[in-house]
Amino acid sequence: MLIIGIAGGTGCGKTTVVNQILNELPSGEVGVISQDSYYKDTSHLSFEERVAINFDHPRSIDFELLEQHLIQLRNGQTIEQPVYSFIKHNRTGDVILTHPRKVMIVEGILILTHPELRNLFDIKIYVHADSDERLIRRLKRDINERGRDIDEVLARYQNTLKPMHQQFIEPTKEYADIIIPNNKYNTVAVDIVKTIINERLVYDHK
Ligand SMILES: Nc1ncnc2c1ncn2[C@@H]1O[C@H](COP(=O)(O)OP(=O)(O)O)[C@@H](O)[C@H]1O
Ligand SMILES: Nc1ccn([C@@H]2O[C@H](COP(=O)(O)O)[C@@H](O)[C@H]2O)c(=O)n1
Repeated sequence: MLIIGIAGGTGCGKTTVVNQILNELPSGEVGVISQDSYYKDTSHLSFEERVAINFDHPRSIDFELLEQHLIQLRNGQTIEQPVYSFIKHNRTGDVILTHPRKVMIVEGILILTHPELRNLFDIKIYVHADSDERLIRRLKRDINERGRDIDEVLARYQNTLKPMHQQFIEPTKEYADIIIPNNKYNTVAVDIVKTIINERLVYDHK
């Protein structure tokens, strides 16, 4: 199994890059795990308390479960990936059965901050977009898809997202094997990653 970690600040385009990689690759050979699925279960908190969580700090993530799931996949076992709701700020209680694949992609803002998890990645990728680009994309996406309004997005950006990005996320760029500049759609870089994956798939078939 080839395990690829894709990190980068919110709105840099991680999910988009993953989807570009998945297009054109043989379906069934590549699986995806999102760090967002591993936000800690907060069922014991009220909605107001959940809204106030700092979701950009590493302590908000259940890294132990994420690491355990990745090891299980590597050992050929199917895992139950939790489903997360950005509307409820909590896990939904549903799970997605995720089967081991020849290539597993793990994507998330904080995945390179955790040493044990980082060690599981064969290839580490950091997607970079400037902070103004990321804020514009985040505003549009969170209002259109995550049930937020402009005040919520901007307050979160100023209070937690920006300082956490500077403290925890941006420094993990130094661990990356590949940095993808993504202020504009970068098909060349995505094609290079696809080539690496394809070579691995062909090699495994020999
Ligand atoms: N290179 C790009 N140029 C313009 N918009 C982009 C680009 N990459 C992603 N987007 C858009 O920005 C938003 C956030 O992208 P997404 O892939 O969800 O980022 P992430 O997963 O890193 O938070 C989405 O609406 C997506 O369509
Ligand atoms: N309930 C939540 C949980 C997380 N967030 C934000 O999501 C961002 C990470 O996801 P990306 O898809 O953008 O990488 C992170 O910056 C959190 O602030 C949230 O808004 N609500």
